[in-house]
Amino acid sequence: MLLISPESVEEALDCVKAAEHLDIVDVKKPDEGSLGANFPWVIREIRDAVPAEKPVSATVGDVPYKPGTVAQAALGAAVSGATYIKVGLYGCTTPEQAVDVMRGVVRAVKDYRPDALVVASGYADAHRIGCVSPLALPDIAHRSGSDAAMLDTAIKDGSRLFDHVPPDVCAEFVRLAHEAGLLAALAGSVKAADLAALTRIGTDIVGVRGAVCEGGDRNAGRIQPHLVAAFRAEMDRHAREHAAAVAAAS
Ligand SMILES: O=C[C@H](O)COP(=O)(O)O
Repeated sequence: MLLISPESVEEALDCVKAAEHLDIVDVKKPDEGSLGANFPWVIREIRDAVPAEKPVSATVGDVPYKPGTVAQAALGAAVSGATYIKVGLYGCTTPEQAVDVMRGVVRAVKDYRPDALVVASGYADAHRIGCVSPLALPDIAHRSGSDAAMLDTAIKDGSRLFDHVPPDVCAEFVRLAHEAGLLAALAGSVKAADLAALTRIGTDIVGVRGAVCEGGDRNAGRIQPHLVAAFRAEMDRHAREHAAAVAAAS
């Protein structure tokens, strides 16, 4: 699945123009961090603008180790219409802290909306910010009752997912997530050139912003529908080639 992250209602409308090429519209506020949370009314407006069959995701923020605060924020995202609730475990330094936070989120969200999906997100560049390590995420997601484990990059300085977590380690991340019955989501300045590896390792959700913005610039550029379409075409091409290679080998 392709997840695209607009930062405003205007950009979400650009996503709507490319709706056939994407699977999830992910609301965030990049100027508040990699998984910065947007206002409830922005989530609501985007939910209203996006075709009903396309799920809307919302990030709850690069959160501190404050389980009550985060659970309440997650409920806010769900009440605002998001059905994928993403939490960036920025302030959690141990898996136990992360499980604590995610358990609160799972309860808050699922008591309100049992079919919503909760995404526990860590950071590929965790070593730069001192939070839980990437390969701990599948177990954190599993133990907390979350639905998906995700990695993004915390510091958007041009370094990419594979600069911090090479493809073979991402493959292990996906394997651990699948073994636990979770979706595996990967992001972090992902470019079309990364899609072959992401497809090969069985990534369920690829999250992008910069790659589909004007000039590849996630901050100054705006999401371009034709870039979303082109990115999707590349994803589909790799999926076809991978399926053919698997069939040929069996
Ligand atoms: O969830 C996906 C992120 O928005 C990825 O953004 P990025 O591709 O600019 O790193």
